[in-house]
Formats: sequence, structure tokens, C-alpha cells
Amino acid sequence: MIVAGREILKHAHKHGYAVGAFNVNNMEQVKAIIEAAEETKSPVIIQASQGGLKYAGVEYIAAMVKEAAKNASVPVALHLDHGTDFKQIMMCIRNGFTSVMIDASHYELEENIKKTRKIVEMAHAVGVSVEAELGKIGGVEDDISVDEKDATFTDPDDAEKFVAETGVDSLAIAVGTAHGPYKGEPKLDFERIKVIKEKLNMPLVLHGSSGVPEESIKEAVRLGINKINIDTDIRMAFHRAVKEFVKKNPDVYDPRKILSPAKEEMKNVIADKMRIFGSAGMA
Ligand SMILES: O=C(COP(=O)(O)O)N(O)CCCOP(=O)(O)O
Ligand SMILES: [Zn+2]
Repeated sequence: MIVAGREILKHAHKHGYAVGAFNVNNMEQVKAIIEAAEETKSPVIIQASQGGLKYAGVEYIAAMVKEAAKNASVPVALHLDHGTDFKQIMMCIRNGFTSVMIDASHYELEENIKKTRKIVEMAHAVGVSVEAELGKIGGVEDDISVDEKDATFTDPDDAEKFVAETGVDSLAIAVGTAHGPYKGEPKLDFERIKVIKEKLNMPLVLHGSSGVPEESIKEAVRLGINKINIDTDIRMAFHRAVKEFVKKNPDVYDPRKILSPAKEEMKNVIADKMRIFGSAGMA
């Protein structure tokens, strides 16, 4: 069943585990996520970035995810990832998204607070949860690009002020991860996660989590991360499976035959993440 994002994240915060937030752009990704969640009995957040909505259309993404959630035996939230455009955020809420991110992290603190507070007031009025970001998460993906040197870690005191003045339901923090594939091994600032969690005592979000070593993910969850964003690892699973299938079956042109193994490969990757995050069995 489809639920508000805060319902899923409050449970994760209370019980000390993390929920995977997986990006979708097409039907196969939606199916892979729901099947993995059912298989591992895990709550799950299905999310689309503005780039994903541009590609598929907000109505298509909402319809696919709501249909999948309607028949699922686990709680599912539908989330806008990295919302920066007011109209886009409103269109998502109008289409039944149960959670939205307002990413105003490129602005100075006061401007970020102002923009975030406006979305919180409107989203909360209709029961939709809000995630915001403080500090700059590095890396490059379609719609996001923050040069590594501009990536700035979240300041715990700023975070306390930010949450008190905005009322957000969850906060994405910059602690050493970056979007997209890593060149070297990412080093997370665990002490910073610990201090922010102690100060805020609320659900915290880790972006740029693909490619982070399992032990680092588990330590981040132990210290208080409750939502973990994964996109690149699913893209790579899709790419691996399609490449292998087409190599072995160069003359097969039926999308059903080409995409089925890709859906399976994505499902297996996602189910493994759910076990590592500790959400397996929590639904
Ligand atoms: O944190 C993540 C994913 O991180 P990852 O790259 O480590 O999977 N995200 O918010 C996904 C961002 C996807 O944006 P776009 O569709 O514009 O490329
Ligand atoms: Zn992100």
C-alpha cells in the first residue's frame, strides 16, 4: 500500500534501520523494486528525479508506482528526488506523490530555509512529507552536478537551526558521498553523522550511496542514516544484463526478451541492498 514518506522513515528511525530509496524511469525498474521489496518483506521508497520525470512524464511514473503499490503487501512511498522547481514539486503532489524533496542546498543557509519552509507548509497541508538537503553532495548525474571541491559537508549547528526553522521530515546530509560512480573509495565522515543524529534525533538521508562499501553503509545506518538513495548501482545492473543478453542473443529483438533479464538483475541488486540496509523483514 502507498503511504506517506514520514510513516516509513519514522519507523526506520525508531527501530534503527535504513530504507532504500531507488530511482525509477521505466516499468522494469518499478517492477524490480516492488518484487525485491515483496521478496524481502521490506518497506521501500520509489523515487523519481526531475530528470526521470522529464524522461517518463510525472503521470506515467505516478500511475506505474501507484498501481504497483496498490497490489503490494509492503508499505511504499512515492518520492520526488532533488526537486528544485516549485511547479514540478506541486505537479508531483497533484499526481499523488507521498513525499517530495526540495533541494535548495545550492543557496546560502537563510535562502535554503526560506525555500524549504515554503514547500513544507504546502506539502504538510496535504499530508505529503518533505526531505531537504543541507551541505552540498558532490558528483554528477543528469540533473545534478556539484564539482567535488564545491561539495561542502553539513554543519551540525546549521542543521539544528535548519530543521527547527523549516519543520522538514527528513534531512539529506553531506558527509563524504557523491552522486554517480566513484573514482576511489568514498570516505564517510562517521563522526559527523553521529553528531548530527544526536542533535536532530530525526530521520537522516544518505545520497550518492551506490558504490559505498557495505561496511561503511552498515556503520552509517548504525549511526542514524534511515533513507539510502541508490540509482547508479541499478543503472549498472541494467546495463550489465542487457549487454550480456544482446551479446549472447544478437538476433533477438523482442524488448520483452531483452529487458526481462535486466529486470531480474536489478531486482537481485535491490534485494541485496534491502538486506544490507536492515529493512528486510521490517514490513
Ligand atoms: O543520491 C542519488 C543516487 O546516488 P548514486 O548515484 O550513488 O546511486 N540520487 O538522488 C539519484 C539522483 C539521480 O539524478 P538524475 O536522474 O538527474 O541523474
Ligand atoms: Zn541524490
